[in-house]
Amino acid sequence: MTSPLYLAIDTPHLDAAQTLAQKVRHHVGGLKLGLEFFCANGHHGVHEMAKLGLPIFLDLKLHDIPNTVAKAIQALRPLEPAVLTVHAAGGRAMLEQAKAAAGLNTKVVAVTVLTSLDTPDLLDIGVGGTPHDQVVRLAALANDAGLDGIVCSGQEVKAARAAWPGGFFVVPGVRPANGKAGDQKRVVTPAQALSDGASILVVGRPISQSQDPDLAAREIEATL
Ligand SMILES: O=c1ccn([C@@H]2O[C@H](COP(=O)(O)O)[C@@H](O)[C@H]2O)c(=O)[nH]1
Repeated sequence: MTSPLYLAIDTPHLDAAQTLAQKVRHHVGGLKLGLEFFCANGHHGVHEMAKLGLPIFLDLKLHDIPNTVAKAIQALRPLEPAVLTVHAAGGRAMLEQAKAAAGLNTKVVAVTVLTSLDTPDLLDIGVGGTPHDQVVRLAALANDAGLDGIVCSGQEVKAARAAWPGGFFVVPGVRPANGKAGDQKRVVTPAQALSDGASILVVGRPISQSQDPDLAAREIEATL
């Protein structure tokens, strides 16, 4: 069975990204390439990482007017990512056009509330209520707009899955028990996120910053 664990590769260095991915490739189901990697390495870097034979998740969190996002996604189509992110806060028209612009084999998922934010952070940006309320609201919008799923924390995935049983739920901000949260504010363990309905789990630093990334990935895999 394919592992639900996706490794977040957050480095601007292609050689470091390749070395890390090589070490853990048998214990992860895919590679998530983020802004840091993409800004430094572009399409060439993605092609190089795809040579490892794992699905590529392009986490660019696109957020702009509908036309600009659609054109950006058209420009990304040759990369054939398995998963691509946009921000749900871009609104219905942007989400609809994002999905329409993507290739048929690309799941377009909407970031709801970043896992680094809590209730006071939301208030700072003019959003009243809890992250849970906002995730449920934006998940309904993403579903309505025809997206494949959402990105949310493990604290909301159960409610989101209940409201959208066929959705694809990406859960970052997962930490092994006693793992360092770092800048993540809404964390759960990988096993909890999976049993609550996550489709895939995104893990970065607990693996990439470990002395032995392969062992760290295997230990997480063993808890699932
Ligand atoms: O809400 C979100 C959306 C995306 N991310 C990304 O996931 C990884 C998490 O890395 P860790 O080192 O395991 O914290 C990172 O690439 C983020 O950009 C997220 O954390 N939260």
